[in-house]
Amino acid sequence: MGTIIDAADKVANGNSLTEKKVKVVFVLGGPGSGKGTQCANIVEHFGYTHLSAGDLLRAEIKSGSENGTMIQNMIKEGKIVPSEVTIKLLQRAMQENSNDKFLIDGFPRNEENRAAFESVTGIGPEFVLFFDCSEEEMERRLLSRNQGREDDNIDTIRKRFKVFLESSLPVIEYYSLNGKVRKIDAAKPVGEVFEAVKAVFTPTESDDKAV
Ligand SMILES: Nc1ncnc2c1ncn2[C@@H]1O[C@H](COP(=O)(O)OP(=O)(O)O)[C@@H](O)[C@H]1O
Ligand SMILES: Nc1ccn([C@@H]2O[C@H](COP(=O)(O)OP(=O)(O)O)[C@@H](O)[C@H]2O)c(=O)n1
Ligand SMILES: [Mg+2]
Repeated sequence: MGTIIDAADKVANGNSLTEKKVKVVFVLGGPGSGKGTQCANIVEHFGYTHLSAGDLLRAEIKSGSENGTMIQNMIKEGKIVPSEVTIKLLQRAMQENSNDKFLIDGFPRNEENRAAFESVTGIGPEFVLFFDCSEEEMERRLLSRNQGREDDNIDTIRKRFKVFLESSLPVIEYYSLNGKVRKIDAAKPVGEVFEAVKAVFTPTESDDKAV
């Protein structure tokens, strides 16, 4: 890694990935809140590249990587994989893509994820999209997701909800204190949720004046 360039670039821009300036939006919310579904809509309308931390970890298992078994066991238990592993996958995906706007879905999921990403990449989010949904509704959705995921069973779902409350919500609270959180009512039908999402991504007149 070009650490000198990295460090100088971080100091100069405060928001960069090696020599490339990138814009990042974190997409957070409980399991089944609709992050992946809405990210697909955002990609189509606003030209972002979607990076799902969970999808990257599942691809890593499939690729037969040396970390595969560890990742698979952690996902089955609903636990959060060490940041080092997930950040490497996210960094590689951003470096390999020529786009400069990324939706990072399902990351950061705990304080360790958040702090490590900021210190390793020097990137802070433009804002954080938070999909707010009741556990009852998320459970219903996960049990009928039908993607053959090993973690979409009631035992693992309960563990994931506990991890979300204990480890992920504090990250959302952290960004909330910094005025970065855009909270969306995610219990509504997909189209209505996307209307609220669109409003967040559409620049307003006051934004234009601020520039
Ligand atoms: N607003 C919604 N209303 C009803 N079902 C939804 C909604 N958004 C997503 N779903 C469905 O719920 C399941 C979980 O959605 P997904 O986008 O995978 O959530 P996440 O990535 O947050 O776990 C999927 O089967 C999806 O089709
Ligand atoms: N930052 C992350 C994201 C996901 N994961 C793991 O991957 C699992 C599935 O994440 P996901 O984002 O695909 O799940 P959903 O919230 O989309 O249902 C999590 O329960 C964790 O075990 C992780 O360890 N660290
Ligand atoms: Mg998802």
